[in-house]
Amino acid sequence: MKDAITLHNVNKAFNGFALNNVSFSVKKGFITGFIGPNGSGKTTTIKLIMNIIRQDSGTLRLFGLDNEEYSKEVKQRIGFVYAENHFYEHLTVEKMKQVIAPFYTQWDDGVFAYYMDYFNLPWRKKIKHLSTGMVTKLSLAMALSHHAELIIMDEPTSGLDPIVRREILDILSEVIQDENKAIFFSTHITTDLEQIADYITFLYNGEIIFSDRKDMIKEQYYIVKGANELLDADIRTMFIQLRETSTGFEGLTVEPKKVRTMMGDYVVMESALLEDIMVYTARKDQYV
Ligand SMILES: Nc1ncnc2c1ncn2[C@@H]1O[C@H](COP(=O)(O)OP(=O)(O)OP(=O)(O)O)[C@@H](O)[C@H]1O
Repeated sequence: MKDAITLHNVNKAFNGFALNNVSFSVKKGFITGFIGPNGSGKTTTIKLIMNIIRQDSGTLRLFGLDNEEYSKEVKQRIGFVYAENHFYEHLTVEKMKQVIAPFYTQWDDGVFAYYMDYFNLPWRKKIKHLSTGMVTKLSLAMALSHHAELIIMDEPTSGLDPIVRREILDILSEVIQDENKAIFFSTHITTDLEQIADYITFLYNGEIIFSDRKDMIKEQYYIVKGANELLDADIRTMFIQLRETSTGFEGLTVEPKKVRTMMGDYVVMESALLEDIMVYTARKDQYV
């Protein structure tokens, strides 16, 4: 079983929002980035995976096991990192560890001490006196201390300075060297994913736009820039979305070869950033 997470045609409706036939998988041995604009359903998807809420229909498996039927067993194998503080504020870090450790059969005090040291975290400080970065690091240290095979993180790097963010990304890159582990990581900071993700899952308006290897996406999505005069009706059909200004156009295409054949050296083409893909996809919807 190579998949840590498998969703197949998962649906979940709230009043005014729905996840619609969501299918994707998260592979062992890789970091999968989970992106999408605000309100696209990322947290809802993560809550479904964590069995905090239930899907209306569809199947959701963790390590090949049904997430409802084997809920207890799979929770032992997952390390969950939240953006916000979910610890008891009045406890010290040490006391908090003593509360959490017994929940996990594979808890390892040695590993926890290693990460406390690595992240330079204070054992005796109360949780309420920790900075945002310290709370995130503590949350990650806890997640890594019970030999979790799957690390799930909901916007872990939001609100962190570049130095702490880099520390967290470095640890994730180190953790994923173990090819039995998987990391699934939602974020708005797409530059973090440009650096460390192997796979990208893009959710938009409750639907999966793509879930693929980052290098495949990079080969497929291109930003094209050129003069407005080049745009005629045929050329326009090759773009997902175009932005035209008095100085020229910029557009997103998934047909880079065709664009090159038809427009030759009159245009500049570069592999799209994840942010470009998100922004252009959202813009397209605004204009239809
Ligand atoms: N319990 C709920 N009841 C009703 N609507 C909900 C509930 N939970 C989430 N929603 C709605 O579902 C939609 C998706 O929310 P969700 O938090 O999953 O998005 P997100 O992609 O994580 O957004 P963000 O990037 O802003 O965190 C939103 O419109 C939200 O208001």
